[in-house]
Amino acid sequence: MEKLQLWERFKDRLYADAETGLVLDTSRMDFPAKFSAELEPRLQQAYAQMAELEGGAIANPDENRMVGHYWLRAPELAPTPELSEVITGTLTSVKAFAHSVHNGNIKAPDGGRFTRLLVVGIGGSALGPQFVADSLGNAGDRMRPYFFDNTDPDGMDRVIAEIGTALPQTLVVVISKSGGTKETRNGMLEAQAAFQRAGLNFAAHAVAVTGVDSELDRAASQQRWLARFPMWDWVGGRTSVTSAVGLLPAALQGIDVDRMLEGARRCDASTRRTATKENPAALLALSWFHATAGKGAKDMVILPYKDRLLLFSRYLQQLIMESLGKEKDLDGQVVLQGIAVYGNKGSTDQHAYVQQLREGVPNFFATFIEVLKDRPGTSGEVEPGATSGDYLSGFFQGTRTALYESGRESITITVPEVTPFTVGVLIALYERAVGLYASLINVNAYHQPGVEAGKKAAGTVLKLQGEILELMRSQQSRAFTCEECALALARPEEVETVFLILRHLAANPDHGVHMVSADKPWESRFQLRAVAR
Ligand SMILES: O=P(O)(O)OC[C@H]1O[C@](O)(CO)[C@@H](O)[C@@H]1O
Repeated sequence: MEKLQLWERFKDRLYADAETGLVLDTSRMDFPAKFSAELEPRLQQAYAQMAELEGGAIANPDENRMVGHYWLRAPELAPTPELSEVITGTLTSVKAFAHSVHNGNIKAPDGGRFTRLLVVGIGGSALGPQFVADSLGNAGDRMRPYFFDNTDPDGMDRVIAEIGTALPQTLVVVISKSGGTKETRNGMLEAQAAFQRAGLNFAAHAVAVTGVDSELDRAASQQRWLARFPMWDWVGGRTSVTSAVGLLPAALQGIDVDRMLEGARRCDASTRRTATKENPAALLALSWFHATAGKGAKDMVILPYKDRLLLFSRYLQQLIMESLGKEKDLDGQVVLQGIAVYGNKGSTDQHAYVQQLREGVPNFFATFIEVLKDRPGTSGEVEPGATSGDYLSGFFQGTRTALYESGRESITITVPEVTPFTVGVLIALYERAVGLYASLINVNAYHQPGVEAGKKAAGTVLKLQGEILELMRSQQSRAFTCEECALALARPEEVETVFLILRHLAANPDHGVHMVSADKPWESRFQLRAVAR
């Protein structure tokens, strides 16, 4: 398509909203006009389903739950006054707690201010807080955030080492909606151990964000932690960043959570419109349906040309793939749905995988995120007439053109700058787009059955490890091969898992398992020796 024709399509399709500052350009998505017309009836159905969802319908039928993340920034929409009140009340208590920490009314046990924040969580209980912290963080923040977002001992050691001598001034926020996620439980126990080693009373540094009466909630209450904030079953983990999950860490860091909520609220108003051309989330969903043929035929590459938005793709991986990546649709048909999401930031990624995007397998569509403001204040020139920000914009525009010229489609989202307001807008935009797209492909966007399978499989491995150690303790003089061990446990079919468990045990001192290597790894012998604790 000639440039001037593209310019006409750019103008014809452009979505621009002064209320949210959001501009959405789908001119590089090659769907014909009739495509929108054909999809319109299904989009109208999606709008109707979304209205029911916001009205308190059981929009997550597999778990028999409502879906209420939009109420978090519009409590008046909640289906009962009680829910409105609990939403408003929690926001008030989040802000009050953060204020008390900042002004010293809530102090570290040594009498000093809390200056460090260690968030312990995983999935939606970490990704949202991490994206908000990184996109809006600055050197002068009230508290410096750190994260335990995995059950990796070395990873946690590195964080504790980074916190260093500031551990006495560290507030720990343990986040788990279910209150039972093992990685988060492990992170909490590791943090407790680190505080204990430092002679600190963990409970006097600890706050919980979790479901009322969950395992974590009960532990925090019994151990008399500093505070507990509620999560509710009608807020999913991947859509919880505008609940206390995201708001508490952000408020403690010193981020204006009211502006974040206002951005989300205003975006929600725009994505409630049933005129597709006026609804940016619908335009995204329509573009995704076109690009992926409504069945994930192409991947979604997220390319923000802004360092602050680096973690947005990781956040969107959970929001989009945990919502849309489903085996069955709402009618129980096997559909194997989803859209793969990846990306980091431009122009950096141009020196990594953009080569393949430009010339290689055309199995994706790109989403550029353009931020107009280069930096607070002014920039010096890097050459006559050009600043580094000019280059960043030039690389974005050049990559968009280069991809389109080689038949690769793209969407461009433009915001004025990265602020709490625009972060709220971007989060709300994608939450709604996922919901509308899920309606188009008839899947439940609000449950995650596949993850349970992984959790169960991990439980099986740990149980088998316990049986192996018990066997080795009962025959300490014996050195087992993995096959002998599996046979002795009457689990010959599990020999490979036994091998993987033994190899990991022998690589660490904790259980006293030693390996005598053989040429062939599976012929190595494993024996228990006394553990020097
Ligand atoms: O907040 P929780 O209950 O610890 O769950 C953490 C994450 O694990 C999941 O349940 C499964 O990945 C996510 O949906 C959730 O964000």
